[in-house]
Amino acid sequence: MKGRILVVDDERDMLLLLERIITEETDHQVETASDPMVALECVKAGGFDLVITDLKMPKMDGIRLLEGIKEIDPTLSVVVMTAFGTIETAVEATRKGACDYITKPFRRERILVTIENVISIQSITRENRALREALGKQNGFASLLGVTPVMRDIFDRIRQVAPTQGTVLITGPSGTGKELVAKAIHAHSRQKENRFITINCTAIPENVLESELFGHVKGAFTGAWKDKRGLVADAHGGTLFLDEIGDLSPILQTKLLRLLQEGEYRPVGGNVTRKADTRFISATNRHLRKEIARGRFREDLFYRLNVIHFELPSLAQRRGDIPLLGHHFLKKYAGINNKRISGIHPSAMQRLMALDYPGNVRELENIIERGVIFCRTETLMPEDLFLERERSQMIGALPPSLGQLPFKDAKDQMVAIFHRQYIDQLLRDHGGNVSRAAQKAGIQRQYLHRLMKEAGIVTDQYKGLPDHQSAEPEMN
Ligand SMILES: Nc1ncnc2c1ncn2[C@@H]1O[C@H](COP(=O)(O)OP(=O)(O)OP(=O)(O)O)[C@@H](O)[C@H]1O
Repeated sequence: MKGRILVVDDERDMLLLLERIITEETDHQVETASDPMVALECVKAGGFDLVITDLKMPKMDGIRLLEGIKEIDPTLSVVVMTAFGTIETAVEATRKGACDYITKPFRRERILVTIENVISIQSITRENRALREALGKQNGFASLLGVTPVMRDIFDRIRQVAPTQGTVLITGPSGTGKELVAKAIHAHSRQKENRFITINCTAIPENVLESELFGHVKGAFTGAWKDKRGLVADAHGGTLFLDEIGDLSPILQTKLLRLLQEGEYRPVGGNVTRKADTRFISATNRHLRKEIARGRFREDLFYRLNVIHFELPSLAQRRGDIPLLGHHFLKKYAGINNKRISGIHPSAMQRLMALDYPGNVRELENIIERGVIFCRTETLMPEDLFLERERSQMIGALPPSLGQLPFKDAKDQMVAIFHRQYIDQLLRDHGGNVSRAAQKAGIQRQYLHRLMKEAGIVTDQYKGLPDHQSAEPEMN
């Protein structure tokens, strides 16, 4: 980013030297002032991204100038220069809002690195402010947020599609907000007063899923003591959201196809056909065309489901949403944990902007939640984020801030950390093979999937790692 810098020093040689360094080595624009009063006038006129000022000047010392600048524009970054041996004054300046200090004589590289850091942080901070303002103007999509063009396009399409009865298929990687989009469609639909019912096709075993969906009659199977309404009946007049549709078994795919084609279904064990009046929205992180090619998903069902298609991009493809989402989660978890944290430090934001996020928005949310828990100041700092994979640092040592929580909350936090670390190690050891990992851990595959989802872990993170236990192909 190209910035505009104001250099203030009563020594002309220093002004000339800094002006030359900045013009020769960077793309930034530079202006100089040898008089602090003139400098204040320049700041009032606006348009600067950074002020570099000496601390010792005859007409007004740098601290006073700094205070004056902050009164005019509290968001403007100021770097102070100080002679060797007067570090205390520099420290006082940082307390008063200077973002960095440089001791004279300085090395060319030192000043250049400082300038680049400050200007890029300044640009992120400004962007955040703009995003927060945009957030204030958000448009009835409750907690579904985004300001990038691709998300704006999704909001527009939700508004178009919601009032119709069209069946919707939402695809995209795990944690990108597919369920939130489904809820937003329902919330803007004509049937919004009626129920929105979610059914997770992976979490429920096949034999149970059928009766969950369609209901059953008394005596249909052992344990069916009385008639039971299914979720299709519960969602009458509303929306039925079929999550993880790509995992639906072949038998249920056929039954669901009938429901979509005929608008009819039959409860398990029953011989009376019922009419369905439900809007169907389904979602999957699988590539359904590939599943069709592999013979695992019915093509005719795919076309029935895919009347209106939403493809959600990964978070890495819309990094511009990270500041907005980061602040949203900060507010949410500061509230839940009863903490006063007002912002994310620009350097922490810079780190967040640079991550890959295989677990997408869910992963960002987890990072911020953890950060809020460990944060001990009013600003979320880079070290609160535990980005260097928290594993090694956390085992053995109880994070100090846990001691401030009630026992149950502290225990829940530790359990969540344990889950994340355990699953991470388990999947690492099995090259991301969920079936094998679950077998090794002695838990159900579905349960492992659920734990992974809660921890924001996706198998893609482990693709390419060797499965130490077996050479068999992935089964999940
Ligand atoms: N655009 C967004 N704005 C705000 N929060 C979001 C957004 N996208 C996702 N989230 C949050 O991220 C988490 C995951 O979202 P969601 O469950 O909708 O993703 P998903 O794509 O359905 O995931 P999966 O495929 O694993 O079921 C939720 O806590 C959700 O609130």
